[in-house]
Amino acid sequence: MHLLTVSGIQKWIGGEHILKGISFKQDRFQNIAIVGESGSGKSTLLRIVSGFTQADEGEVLFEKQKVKGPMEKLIPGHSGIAYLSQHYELRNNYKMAELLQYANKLPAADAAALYKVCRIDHLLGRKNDQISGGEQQRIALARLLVTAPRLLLLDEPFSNLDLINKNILKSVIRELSEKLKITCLLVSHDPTDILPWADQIMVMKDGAVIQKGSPWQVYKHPVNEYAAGLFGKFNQIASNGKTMFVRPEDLHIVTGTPNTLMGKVKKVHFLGNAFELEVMLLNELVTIRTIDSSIKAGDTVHVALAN
Ligand SMILES: Nc1ncnc2c1ncn2[C@@H]1O[C@H](COP(=O)(O)OP(=O)(O)OP(=O)(O)O)[C@@H](O)[C@H]1O
Repeated sequence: MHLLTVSGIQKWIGGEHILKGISFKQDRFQNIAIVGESGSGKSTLLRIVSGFTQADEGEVLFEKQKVKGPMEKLIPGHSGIAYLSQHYELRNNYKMAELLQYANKLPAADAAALYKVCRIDHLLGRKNDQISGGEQQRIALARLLVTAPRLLLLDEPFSNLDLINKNILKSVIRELSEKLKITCLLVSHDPTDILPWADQIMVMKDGAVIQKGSPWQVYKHPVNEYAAGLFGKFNQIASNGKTMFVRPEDLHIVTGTPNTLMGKVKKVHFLGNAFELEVMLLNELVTIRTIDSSIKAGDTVHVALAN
């Protein structure tokens, strides 16, 4: 049985067709990530799944039951689904422990375990103005999780976080399914946030899902230039009348083996853990990633396509 079944969702806002027939299914503990450019409809879709926005057509089933929208229900939302928006707010002048206790539906031991998973147990005695932005976000998350949801919808959870808080939140999200048995559906802009995490990625453009697949599929075999660009740099290489999207790390600098092309290195950029080369190859500038620190601008190199 699928945890979530979304069928034929359509949404118009102010005469604009915002969602154009979105359908997908999510199993329990399956990590699904939604990516897409700004304005492609990701947040609207999450809000419809959560029951906070009314779909014009289509249906959301959660644990086989229809998720009702605000026009069908007095108090919007679904008790089994938690939605952490980009714009969460914590009430002022309360200690964090009070905020959490107020929402809590869990036995004390489970709540304590959850505070540990969310890395907030040391913040419980503090007030709003005594915690950082990243900590506030984890409190807001814990406040949703103490209501014992089975599905958590996260809208751009990493967007305003520095690297340290981002890594903490990534660990928290990983532990949600393992330790707390909560399934996550996540919207993000950043490929590095979702490629290692997701079981399935849905790529959205202009209110439609244009590609669904494993992280490997969408990264290595994007359906078009737009999908390729969402996951970082790529080269377009024509081969047998078809356009291939080739990632910089899939072009290799080799020495003297057959089936290689000769190119001239134009620029070398240091990335920290690798170098990115701009190489003129068959009158096209291509990007190649390498760990070889000896290659310099002006060098002639042999390039092969990884199998
Ligand atoms: N309440 C609203 N009133 C008018 N237009 C809206 C409203 N909500 C969304 N839209 C429009 O619907 C489209 C989709 O918005 P949505 O926020 O779902 O996109 P998104 O992919 O989540 O974008 P972002 O990544 O920037 O958050 C946008 O063009 C937006 O301007």
